[in-house]
Amino acid sequence: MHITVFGSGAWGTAVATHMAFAHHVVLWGRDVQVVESINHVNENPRYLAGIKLNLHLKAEADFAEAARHALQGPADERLWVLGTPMGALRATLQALLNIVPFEKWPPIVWLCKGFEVGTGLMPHQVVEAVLGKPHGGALTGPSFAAEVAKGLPCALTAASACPAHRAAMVAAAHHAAMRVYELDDIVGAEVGGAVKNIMAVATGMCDGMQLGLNARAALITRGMAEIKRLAAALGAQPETLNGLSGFGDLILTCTGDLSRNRRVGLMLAQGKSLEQILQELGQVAEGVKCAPVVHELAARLGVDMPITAAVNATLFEGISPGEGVMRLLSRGAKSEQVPG
Ligand SMILES: NC(=O)C1=CN([C@@H]2O[C@H](COP(=O)(O)OP(=O)(O)OC[C@H]3O[C@@H](n4cnc5c(N)ncnc54)[C@H](O)[C@@H]3O)[C@@H](O)[C@H]2O)C=CC1
Ligand SMILES: O=C(CO)COP(=O)(O)O
Repeated sequence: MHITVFGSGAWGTAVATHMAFAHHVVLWGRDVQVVESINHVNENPRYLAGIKLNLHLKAEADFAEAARHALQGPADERLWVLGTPMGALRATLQALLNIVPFEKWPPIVWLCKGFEVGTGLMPHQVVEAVLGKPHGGALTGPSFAAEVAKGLPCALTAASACPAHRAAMVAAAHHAAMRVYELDDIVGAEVGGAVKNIMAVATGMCDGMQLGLNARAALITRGMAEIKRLAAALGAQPETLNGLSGFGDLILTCTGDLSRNRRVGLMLAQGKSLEQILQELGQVAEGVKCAPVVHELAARLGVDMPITAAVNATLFEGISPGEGVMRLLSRGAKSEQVPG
């Protein structure tokens, strides 16, 4: 296949280096130093320092030139992978539309996890809003970029309502140490991928405050209940949340110290300000952007999401992590029903 990956952050670079083992891949990055470093020393020092990338991976700073690379392949062997954060999805789609008319587009895959700030839309809804019709799908699931870039095993979900686009994602990514499972429930896959980031912030706070392993297990389990309630309200298939994009990514991100979202929670527990934390992190933590959007969406849909509310209040309403915990513990008793 001929594949262009847009976005040379941690995850775009990791996916590109993996795909380059089986396909002709060009990685577009707006940071010229990163592009030169990938081309000259096979490294992305800004986002994946110390990891040697695939020698066949080519980086490109010219957006239109990079986009055209994928269009050079046979018609049914082309793919665009959108590897920028949620906040850049709409602009990236628009930039592509400005240079290639939609009739000539290959299937697309997006890697971002979140809800759009301002609209509350899921990624596939942003795509539909920009293009006027559904197109492509999400490659999602438990996958720390650094591990994928090193070629360690992982299993992902290729979620799309379109069988041909699911097949394109599998053809692009199912090789070497990566297994890719098809899924037709894009809503379930995207809700799981977005809301687990908020739960990872919560679990980071819990662990940072040394509240114990019991508290962590309770938080993750009740976090899953929240995710399932929101997913059901948005029309997901409940069983999707038991899979890689739900349960799998929730476990990984809540417990793995490679998670930027978990690290946000750990640093909040140390009493650092959000500004200081984001500066230290130097990479995207989608849970921070997503928490107020999901909090508002839950209120609008009448979905009870107390952990999300506590995380949001800790991030943006000036309460301490300890007060957030007290808010959760002081709620009245209720039954343990979990959808699906
Ligand atoms: N890092 C990981 O392990 C994984 C990340 N993801 C998701 O992938 C998405 C991207 O994450 P990362 O690559 O880790 O973030 P990152 O912080 O490592 O890199 C973000 C990249 O996007 C670029 N960017 C930001 N705004 C842009 C814009 N307006 N136009 C063009 N480029 C822009 C930045 O220059 C940078 O290269 C996020 O939604 C994240 O949740 C999903 C799975 C794994
Ligand atoms: O989505 C991820 C793993 O699947 C990455 O999580 P973080 O963004 O918290 O690092």
